[in-house]
Amino acid sequence: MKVVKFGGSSLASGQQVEKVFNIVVSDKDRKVVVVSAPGKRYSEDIKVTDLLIACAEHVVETGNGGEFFDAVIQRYTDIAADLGLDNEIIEIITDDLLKLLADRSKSHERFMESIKASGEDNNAKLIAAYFQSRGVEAHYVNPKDAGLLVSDEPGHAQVLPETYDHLYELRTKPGILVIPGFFGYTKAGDVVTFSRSGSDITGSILANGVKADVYENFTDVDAVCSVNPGIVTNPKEIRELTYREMRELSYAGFSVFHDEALMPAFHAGIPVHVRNTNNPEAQGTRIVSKRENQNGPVVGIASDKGFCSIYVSKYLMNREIGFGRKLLQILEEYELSYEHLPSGIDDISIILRQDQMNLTFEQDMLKRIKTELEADEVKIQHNLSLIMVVGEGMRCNVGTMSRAAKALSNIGVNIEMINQGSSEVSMMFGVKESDEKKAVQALYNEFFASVIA
Ligand SMILES: Nc1ncnc2c1ncn2[C@@H]1O[C@H](COP(=O)(O)OP(=O)(O)O)[C@@H](O)[C@H]1O
Ligand SMILES: N[C@@H](CC(=O)OP(=O)(O)O)C(=O)O
Repeated sequence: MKVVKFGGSSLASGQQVEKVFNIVVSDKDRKVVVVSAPGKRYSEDIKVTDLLIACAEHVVETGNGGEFFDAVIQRYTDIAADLGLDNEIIEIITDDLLKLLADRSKSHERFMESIKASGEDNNAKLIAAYFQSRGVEAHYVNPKDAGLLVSDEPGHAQVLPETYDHLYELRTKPGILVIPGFFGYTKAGDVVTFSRSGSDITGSILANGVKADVYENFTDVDAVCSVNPGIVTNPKEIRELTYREMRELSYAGFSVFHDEALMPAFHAGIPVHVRNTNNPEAQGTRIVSKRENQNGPVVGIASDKGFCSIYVSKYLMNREIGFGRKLLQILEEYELSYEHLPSGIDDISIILRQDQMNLTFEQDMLKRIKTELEADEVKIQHNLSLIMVVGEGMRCNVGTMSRAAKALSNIGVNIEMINQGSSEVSMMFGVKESDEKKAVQALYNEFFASVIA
């Protein structure tokens, strides 16, 4: 049995949905189909999820969804018309959205969650209706009926362990099951979404639950590339990656697959196959526990902006019991999570996502660190990019770090910080945001120029 997930780009128009239909029916093992909300048809287009967020905010401000409501309904109407569906499905979707927008009985957060989730929910209804119209037995399955339970963390839901046993029951249901991605239900019955792009997570949870042979993740590129194709033209495609490599790369900016989506598939040992809806013949990329081919130490280079670093130094820090705990305690009081913690004998840097910080508490927090920890120096650096050079092969190759550092120094990029994870699967370089692109290009040339030549 296969679980197949189609992203927003694969469902953006009737023409795309038709491709999805052909892919699903071409293999009888494709039983569980997870769908996103309609995505962008062209680069300046707006995803239905973003239209829904704007619509909900408009309702809060003015009492009606205005142009955003119309735009959402128009997207579904266009898709249905392209597919030759009658108006019944559009009436179902319109009624559902109007009902959700009128229900202000719960908190603002709950209201936003239910509107956001409706994008996938209504798309799943539409796609099931289309499959039926083509004479194929297909059923829309709501995550509540499937037993997909999640924690009550709006916008950051985590799956609850009992979910997997519930989902196993889906194996015995007849026909193709079309399930909306991106959200689940709390035990109390409230809708809670995963983080953005979280339909990948739903697909992985379902693959684990039904014990699928493979989780196929259909998107709009032929494969995961060794570097973001937006930074390097025609980068090398990756045929096989380990779960650990993909986790590091997606964490650090490979938006093609959500970084939280690997764990459920990994725990059940289910391979993930990233494929192209627009070119299903392409080989795609397989994500597996162990990979055979070891073409050099590095498999991919990812980068992401929007980080800051808090640098703290104190003479004899290494001898002070509890220093790290007290420092992290202060961060916890400001509800900050950190990404990396490179340290030396007398100093430590804390790398955080900048969007959690706030100018009003930033100075206050730095002062507290200085006085409460009696630090010699505390400073913050904003607008950093992290570049992750990833590959299982690094463990058995000498000199990867020096090659990377030399490639950066050759183009005059200053390395603000370096961190090598203990797993030796990745090396992290912190650079100024303004240097990110050229640094990635230089690293790509260093590690891949000979491979692609
Ligand atoms: N290393 C990479 N390899 C392939 N695609 C990448 C990479 N990094 C970023 N991307 C981008 O990810 C996009 C696919 O992800 P996304 O837009 O979330 O797809 P979907 O609509 O299927 O959910 C690609 O179009 C590509 O621009
Ligand atoms: N529609 C949701 C969830 C999702 O997974 O979308 P996509 O497959 O288009 O990345 C979002 O935009 O966040």
